[in-house]
Amino acid sequence: MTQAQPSPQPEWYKSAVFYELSVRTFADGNGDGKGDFPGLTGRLDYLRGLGVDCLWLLPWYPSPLRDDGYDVADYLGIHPDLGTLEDFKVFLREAHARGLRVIGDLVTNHTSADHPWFQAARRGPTLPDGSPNEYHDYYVWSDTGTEYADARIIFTDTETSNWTLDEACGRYYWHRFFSSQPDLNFDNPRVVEELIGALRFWLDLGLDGFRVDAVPYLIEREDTSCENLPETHAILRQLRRVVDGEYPGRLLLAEANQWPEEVVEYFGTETDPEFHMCFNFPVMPRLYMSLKREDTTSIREIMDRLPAVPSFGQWATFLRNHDELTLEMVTDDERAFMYAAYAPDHRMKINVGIRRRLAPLLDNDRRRMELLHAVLLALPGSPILYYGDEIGMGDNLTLSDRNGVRTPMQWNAGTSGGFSSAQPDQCFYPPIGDPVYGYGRVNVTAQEQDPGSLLKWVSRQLDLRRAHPAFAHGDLTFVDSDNPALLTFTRQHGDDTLLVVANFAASAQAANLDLSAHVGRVPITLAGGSRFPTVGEEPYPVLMGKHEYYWLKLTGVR
Ligand SMILES: OC[C@H]1O[C@H](O[C@H]2O[C@H](CO)[C@@H](O)[C@H](O)[C@H]2O)[C@H](O)[C@@H](O)[C@@H]1O
Ligand SMILES: [Ca+2]
Repeated sequence: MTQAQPSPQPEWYKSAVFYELSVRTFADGNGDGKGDFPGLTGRLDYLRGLGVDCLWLLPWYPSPLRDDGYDVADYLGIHPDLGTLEDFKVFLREAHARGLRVIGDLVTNHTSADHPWFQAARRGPTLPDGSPNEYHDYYVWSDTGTEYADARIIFTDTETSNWTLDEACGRYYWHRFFSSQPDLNFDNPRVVEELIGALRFWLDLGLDGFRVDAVPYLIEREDTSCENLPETHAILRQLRRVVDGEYPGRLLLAEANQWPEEVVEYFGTETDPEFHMCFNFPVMPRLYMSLKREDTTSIREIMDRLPAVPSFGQWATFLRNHDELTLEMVTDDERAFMYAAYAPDHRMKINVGIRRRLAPLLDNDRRRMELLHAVLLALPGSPILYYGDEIGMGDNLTLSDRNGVRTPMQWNAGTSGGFSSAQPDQCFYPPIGDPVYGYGRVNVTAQEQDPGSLLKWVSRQLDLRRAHPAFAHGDLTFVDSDNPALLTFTRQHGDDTLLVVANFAASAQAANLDLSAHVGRVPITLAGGSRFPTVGEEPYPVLMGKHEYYWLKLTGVR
């Protein structure tokens, strides 16, 4: 194998396509029914062939798994089911050898209640010998459990309060998520140092960065929502200074599920930076909403509402991830619409969102899957694909919490879909076996052999995206038209202008586009090179089939 080390460019993340996966459910190397690092290492050629640039691995740390690993019991270890630290090092070396970068998931806000810090903290502020218990102050405690009453509850289906009484300690501890995840006390500088120590540990091993989990919630203050506080930003800037000073070229990606005006603050400023990337949460539900409404106005409005970001900044865009399709960043009316449109079965709802995968959300409709991918890959931001969506995997509503969208990767039609040599009922989650989405029908091997498959289509789109840097770096300009079912925009980078036209309606649509800024230019399809009529002074007429899209290059004089 050629040694294709990742590109040395410091802003590599601006043109990267990311791929999110869980080691536990991707590939099992030792046949125990649980995915592991050796299994993942064995599938790196697939990921390289698909055409992604950076893997984002869900939490791999030792954990009691009460929140799929977001309940960390040791920041410096590997969960024994997933392999050893040596297995991790081999995996990272092999990924880098294939030109793939890897980021981890740093769960900053909280630990597992099983973490030794919390177990020590429960002994109270003072130890039996009268000395202070330094670990007590690693967490946020109260004698009454009444403080910070303005903070919302995030896991609304399971939690009734952000405080839980710890019987051993006789005090209440603060938790923004499950009660099994006590929040760390970021007013304690030792806690900040511990997290920075964890960051250094993995970056010293060569990791390319972190997605940083749940960053808005680090600090609590009375009479506030306890989200996005200035003191929280100050701590995050401290993390960034460590990365820039000691690990230039590594990435910090913020998971801040917030409105545009708040999320943009997580980039920091040119001179006092925070994150290189932030997820664009608000645009995601509007992609789905626009399909059902056959009206793309909300996409344009939310994109127009995104403030400018510092020169180093880049958005992260996505269609689905390991959580529910979150509906926190929509209005109450929009949320009601989304539930009615996409969650007809009550089991599909969880907390403030919908726990379904991409293909079932879109009725397994190939045209809609292509349309949303085509828009995702063309909008500003670095796209993040969720494992299995490239082959159209389904979900399992009988699994609890968000685990229905976390079933094993489907590699072939053999035992347990090629995920494991163990039988399906011995796997961590059972592989999907139903006739529509099951591994007998939906799997990598079958799609690799079919030039018309979704997998092959996704891979070709990634090739096209890579061949046209305007997708990664271009300025966005929406094109006016007389038909809101069409989302039309240009991406301009240097002399290159790309034109994207996407029909969100389930019927053929005609529209006239205002391309007056491009008179004299000839649109040419990126795939196939077909020439369209030259843009003239008059509105540019287009006819679009249902859920059809075009990726075009505007060539010729301006
Ligand atoms: O570690 C706790 C949780 O942190 C992330 O949560 C995010 O997802 C939530 C929905 O599941 C969302 O409501 C919240 O705003 C986010 O911070 C992580 O992605 C979760 O898997 C995890 O449970
Ligand atoms: Ca295993």
